[in-house]
Amino acid sequence: MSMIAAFYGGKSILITGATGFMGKVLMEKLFRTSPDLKVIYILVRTKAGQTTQQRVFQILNSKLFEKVKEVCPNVHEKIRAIYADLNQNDFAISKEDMQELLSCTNIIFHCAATVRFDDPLRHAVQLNVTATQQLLLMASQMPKLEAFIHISTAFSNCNLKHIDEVIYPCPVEPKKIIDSMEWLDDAIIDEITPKLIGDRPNTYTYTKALGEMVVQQESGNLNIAIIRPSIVGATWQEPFPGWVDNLNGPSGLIIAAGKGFLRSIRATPMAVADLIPVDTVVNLTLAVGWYTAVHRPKSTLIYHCTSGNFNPCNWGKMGFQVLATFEKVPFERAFRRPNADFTTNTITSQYWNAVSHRAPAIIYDFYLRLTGRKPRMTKLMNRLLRTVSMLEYFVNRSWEWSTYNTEMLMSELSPEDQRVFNFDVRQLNWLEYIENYVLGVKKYLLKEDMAGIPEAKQHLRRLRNIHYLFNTALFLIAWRLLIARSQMARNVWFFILRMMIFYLRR
Ligand SMILES: CCCCCCCCCCCCCCCCCCCCCC(=O)SCCNC(=O)CCNC(=O)[C@H](O)C(C)(C)COP(=O)(O)OP(=O)(O)OC[C@H]1O[C@@H](n2cnc3c(N)ncnc32)[C@H](O)[C@@H]1OP(=O)(O)O
Ligand SMILES: NC(=O)C1=CN([C@@H]2O[C@H](COP(=O)(O)OP(=O)(O)OC[C@H]3O[C@@H](n4cnc5c(N)ncnc54)[C@H](OP(=O)(O)O)[C@@H]3O)[C@@H](O)[C@H]2O)C=CC1
Repeated sequence: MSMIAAFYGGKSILITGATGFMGKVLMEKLFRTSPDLKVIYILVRTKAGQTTQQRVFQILNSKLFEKVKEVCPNVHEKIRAIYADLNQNDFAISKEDMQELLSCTNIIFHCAATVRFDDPLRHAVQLNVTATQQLLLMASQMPKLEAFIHISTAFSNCNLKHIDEVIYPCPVEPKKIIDSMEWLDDAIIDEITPKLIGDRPNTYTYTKALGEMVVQQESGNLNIAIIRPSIVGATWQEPFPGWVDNLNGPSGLIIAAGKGFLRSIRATPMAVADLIPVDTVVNLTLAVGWYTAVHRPKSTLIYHCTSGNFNPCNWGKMGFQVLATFEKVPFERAFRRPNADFTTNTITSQYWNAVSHRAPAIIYDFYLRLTGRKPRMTKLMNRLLRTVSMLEYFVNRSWEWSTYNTEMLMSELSPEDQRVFNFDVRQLNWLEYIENYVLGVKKYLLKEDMAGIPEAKQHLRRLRNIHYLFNTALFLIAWRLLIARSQMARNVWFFILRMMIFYLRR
């Protein structure tokens, strides 16, 4: 019997960010392994014209929850969606709902965040810092609370090369930052943002670091733990391999490369690709929830959920396997044949951006205009290049994260728990994982049918022929121009022709 699964039985659990990538997998696993849990409260806002109930309905009816419905048929009754907006005071939660949350909650998993790299500082602070502070205040009023688990990121201190399981202070206190956001206007905030974030690459990593400081400062008597995952990718094993539902991290770039838009990226092939499957993060999170509540460590423990020091894979190997998988399972209606490459040099990278990205987009837009359609490729390409430039920081560096706490926790688990809540990435086979990841992107993100693979392959063959034809035409034009101007070029040309005729006659 799994001790962790048994621990969550009968519990009332509060999850923020349950509609997000990680939140959904966390809910799924909880319901599947502890179907006898009492209730999961989720804080949900309305979005894209959908009510909170409609959003929950959509999640429960997705492929991800198919197994849950077999194990826990009354899952609908066990989810309590509470309308909340983490940008508002008291999260805009009604009095009755707040009362219920305060009096019943046993465990909190705080996953909500803005993960956009380019969010204005004010918004990133509101969600990643102020909302965390408010949630801690709520937690301090919960008499039955056993553990508060905060999800941070392994990159909150990406300005360092070696990162320990400790909270590193930021030069300006989070309280001062929160206060200043109240009276500074947007223009001034934009001006001081680069100075505040210092040697971090974006507002996301900076505000996640501030969020950790808030957790440390406001922890009071709470029983808290922080989890720092690295780059979270598709599921490894559970509930099935390859599930992914958003474009963050590598997923968007896999699509861009598979559709032939992305042909080159400035990345260091030997740098460690510290990817971690989302189900591994969720297993560790649930194990940490159990450990924190049952063993009540004296201080706030931080757990690095990373792969690099256990089972490293580099970007070169990952890129190679992604491309190899495109050969077997190509994406439909590709713009060009997938053939992406890594370059480490900024000048080469700019050259490829001009030749392999911008030029084909301009040519295609010209063709669209000629055929009376609206040009769109240049805009799309500019967006893609902007995204790539934001991710470049993370694919040109390697970090070392110490993992004493994570290893300690692994050794505390019973063999059954080590199996059910497996977070040992030493067992991960990267080649198999990446292949399933690409397949998952095709199935769950692009919603492409496997039956369309022969047609996709046929389309790629057509693209290859067009490519050869285009190159041959280009070569002939260039050569013709050269021949017209140089006697030497003419001599070489006739020599080659004579040789060809000679060999053909033999
Ligand atoms: C041999 C070569 C082989 C090559 C093979 C190639 C593949 C193999 C290896 C590749 C190396 C991987 C490196 C990963 C490193 C990750 C490091 C993460 C580290 C930190 C981890 C964390 O701790 S935290 C989670 C990460 N946090 C994000 O990762 C958010 C990023 N993101 C944004 O910060 C915003 O997204 C940003 C970008 C501002 C745009 O902002 P924006 O306003 O221009 O665009 P929007 O987001 O509004 O989206 C507008 C339209 O772009 C679509 N789209 C959005 N993202 C997209 C995306 N990534 N790729 C494509 N398309 C995307 C979207 O679907 C919309 O499409 P539509 O318009 O049709 O609806
Ligand atoms: N994905 C990754 O690679 C990594 C993620 N992390 C951390 O993991 C956690 C989860 O990330 P992930 O699931 O990928 O992120 P997602 O962007 O998929 O999910 C974010 C969640 O936060 C919710 N949220 C955002 N703003 C509000 C708001 N104002 N009110 C209520 N809810 C809100 C979103 O709700 P809605 O659906 O309404 O938008 C969504 O449920 C985050 O803390 C992130 O920092 C750490 C390392 C890597």
